Amino acid sequence: MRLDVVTIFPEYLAALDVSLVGKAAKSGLLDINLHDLREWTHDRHRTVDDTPYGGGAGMVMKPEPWGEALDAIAPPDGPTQPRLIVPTPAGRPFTQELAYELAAEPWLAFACGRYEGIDARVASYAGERMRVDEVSIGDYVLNGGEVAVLVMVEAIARLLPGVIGNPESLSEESHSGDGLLEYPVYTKPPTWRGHDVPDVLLSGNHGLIAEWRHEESVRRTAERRPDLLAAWGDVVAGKDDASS
Ligand SMILES: CN1CCC[C@H](Cn2ccc3ccc(-c4n[nH]c(N)c4C#N)cc32)C1
Repeated sequence: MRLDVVTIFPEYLAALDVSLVGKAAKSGLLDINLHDLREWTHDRHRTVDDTPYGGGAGMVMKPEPWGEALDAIAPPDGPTQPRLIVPTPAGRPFTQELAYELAAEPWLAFACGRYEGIDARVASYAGERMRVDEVSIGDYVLNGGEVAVLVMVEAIARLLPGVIGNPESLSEESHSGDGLLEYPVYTKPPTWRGHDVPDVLLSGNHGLIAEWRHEESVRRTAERRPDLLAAWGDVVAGKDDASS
């Protein structure tokens, strides 16, 4: 998978060189290209923003540098185009389902906005030749798109074959597989500062262990994410999409 990230803070994305994503890049599973938007400015101050039409607080990112950046990264006459992901608090929710969908793409480009956002015409222009998704990583406001790109790239990259050591773990984790939150995990020592590992986990009885883990997943989901439990109940009761 090819990944292109355009930002005015390329150093923010240095974390992509670390850990699993970094290893995936070094192994060739990921081809990560960081681009400084200011490469496509032509004034002495390397200006990327201007005042908003219609008034209002803050500044808006100018369309010209973005248009030149997209044309340089994904030439309009090129054989293929990327899927462009634009982080924004006004976007569709980034979910595990969307992460799996994006992990199947051969080429993703991420546009990191700053200030009050990117001139809306940039997404319209890009949409003339590539799929554009405006996506939000959660219901809170950040100062720019870089953190969101780090979140999305990690969530996507770990789904790629060969990136994580044990692909089986993907099916048991929260927001995947059965739709429940994952059960609590423990390791040695069996007793630590007066806190013991649940006896069932030391029993060696795999049937009881599986039952306990499922019960813990249901308990946690009911406590923390009752919305997921309702959806899970519908699926278990066979009321999922197939029947609707
Ligand atoms: C006060 N204004 C309001 C509009 C956004 C301004 C900052 N900003 C500029 C570009 C940009 C990109 C993403 C996000 C963002 N915030 N929260 C999320 N879940 C995001 C995601 N994905 C935020 C951003 C701040």
